Amino acid sequence: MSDGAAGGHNGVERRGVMFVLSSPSGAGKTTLSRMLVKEAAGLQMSVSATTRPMRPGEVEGRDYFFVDRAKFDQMVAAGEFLEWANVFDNCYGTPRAPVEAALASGRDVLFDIDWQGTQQLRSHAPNDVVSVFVLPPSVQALEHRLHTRAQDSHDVIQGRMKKAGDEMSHYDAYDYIVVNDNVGIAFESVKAILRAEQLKRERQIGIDAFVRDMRQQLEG
Ligand SMILES: Nc1nc2c(ncn2[C@@H]2O[C@H](COP(=O)(O)OP(=O)(O)O)[C@@H](O)[C@H]2O)c(=O)[nH]1
Ligand SMILES: Nc1ncnc2c1ncn2[C@@H]1O[C@H](COP(=O)(O)OP(=O)(O)O)[C@@H](O)[C@H]1O
Repeated sequence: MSDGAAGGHNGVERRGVMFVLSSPSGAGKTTLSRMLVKEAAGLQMSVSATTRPMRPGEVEGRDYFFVDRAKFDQMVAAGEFLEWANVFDNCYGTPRAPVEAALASGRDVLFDIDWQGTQQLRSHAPNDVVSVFVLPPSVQALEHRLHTRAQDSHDVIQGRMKKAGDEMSHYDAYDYIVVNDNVGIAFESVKAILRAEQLKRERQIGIDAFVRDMRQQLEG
């Protein structure tokens, strides 16, 4: 989707998008994020650090960097996080260095973070953050998905269901809302949002020079 490592569109230099997907647990943001990273060239996933235990099937460094609380606190103290928050009694944080490197080289970055993290990112970089809130089609579907994912115990799932309402109440701070009923349709929607945001005039920082050059050719 993004056209090359420089993040350009038809050769026009572009400013990277900080693309945030949030949702109540089980609504499908991990699924949509993976699909997006596979398809959108030049989009890099931000891998968070967390103190929560690893789930079956998760991979260190791909899904999260799994750290203990002492290490997490040390990273906070050293200013290594762009943002961090406490979610479901565990700490989650976005490592700063990979995000800054990706944006500096014209790549887009995808964040799977909660509403607190989204707020913090937006306050640091209001012009670069584009946020999408993913909703389940119903409470029944949400519960069913948490069970079929089969990665959490019954108690953990009940806890996540209880907190889903709170998480959902923050939908109104997001730029876009996608209801994830049919996953293919939801994916098309998320992809369309990213593409449109990449093409925003103010993100195409090379567009002035591009047009100036053509005008000179036309006039000369
Ligand atoms: N603020 C913040 N939230 C995060 C970060 N990483 C993950 N989260 C959020 O923490 C919540 C719990 O994530 P997780 O334990 O993986 O469960 P999931 O929601 O079922 O995928 C989700 O809302 C994530 O979006 C982070 O680095 N910062
Ligand atoms: N549109 C959908 N229809 C049915 N199942 C889905 C859909 N989207 C995701 N799922 C499934 O629901 C479960 C939770 O999705 P996941 O992406 O892990 O959610 P989240 O990251 O928001 O917690 C997974 O088993 C996933 O395969």
